[in-house]
Amino acid sequence: MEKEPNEWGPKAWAHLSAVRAQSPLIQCITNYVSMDLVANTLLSAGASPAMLHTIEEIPDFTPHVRALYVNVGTLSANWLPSMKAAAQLASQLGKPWVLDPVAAGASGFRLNACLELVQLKPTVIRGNASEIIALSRASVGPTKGVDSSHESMDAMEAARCLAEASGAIVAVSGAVDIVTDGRRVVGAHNGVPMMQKITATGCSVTALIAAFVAVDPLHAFEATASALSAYGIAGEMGMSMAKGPASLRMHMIDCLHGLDQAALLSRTNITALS
Ligand SMILES: Nc1ncnc2c1ncn2[C@@H]1O[C@H](COP(=O)(O)OP(=O)(O)OP(=O)(O)O)[C@@H](O)[C@H]1O
Ligand SMILES: Cc1ncsc1CCO
Ligand SMILES: [Mg+2]
Repeated sequence: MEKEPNEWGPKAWAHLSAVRAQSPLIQCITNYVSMDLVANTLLSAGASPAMLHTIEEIPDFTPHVRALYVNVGTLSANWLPSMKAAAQLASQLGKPWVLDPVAAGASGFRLNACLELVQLKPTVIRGNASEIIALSRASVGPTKGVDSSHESMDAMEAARCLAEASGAIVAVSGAVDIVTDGRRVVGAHNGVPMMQKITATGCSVTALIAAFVAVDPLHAFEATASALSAYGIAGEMGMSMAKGPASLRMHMIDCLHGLDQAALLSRTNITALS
């Protein structure tokens, strides 16, 4: 798609600069697979991650965070109460919180957990296409586990419906990252396909969304699109040095850390889809 100069590059730069300047504390209740990449992604962007998930600590700790990130990737019955308690407290305190509904359609337990979390008013929900379709239809279905069996564009209507029904900003990752508030829909066109070959890149971009929303909670739609673009650009720049997924993982962290204004202004590619 032809890239037009627009206001998105400066917006993305303003968000990344604010994260670097403020270093917002982000509480992450995330899956075992993703913990390392999520923490390193947040640190390389300038945010301050803390992987605290025990229910006993939530009343003391969650009130001090700038945003909460909840990811159900390795969900078990004893983690769900922590996720719900932290989400409920964040909502009560007016703090942004972001949900990653990993493999939402894989089982009834997982789907119900995600639906209960959605009831607690996440600011943003980011999933791959299959996850957003399962959540929007509230149905368990044939799924490839944590990977998507749909293209992001197939989930545009599901995303819009979920955003309308939940009041959250909904983002669908893929070749085109879709962001909607139920009315506006934009597509972020950065990134490279090899990002799918590194586990937890999706989890990490959701965490980055939490950091961007933390510094601009009143503009969660813009913060979400900006985070997806910045991460995609880090992937593009990293790809020029990578030999495969393992080195891309390393170069992406370096490129996010070094991302400058010129690169964001020239590469950010967000277009209206509605
Ligand atoms: N075909 C593609 N082209 C460009 N970028 C892509 C493509 N597919 C995914 N991405 C990017 O890769 C990142 C991860 O997206 P993906 O849809 O794979 O998440 P996910 O399935 O939730 O991953 P995980 O569960 O492993 O964390 C996003 O930043 C997305 O923009
Ligand atoms: C592979 C995997 N399994 C559960 S969570 C996770 C990380 C990517 O979502
Ligand atoms: Mg995922």
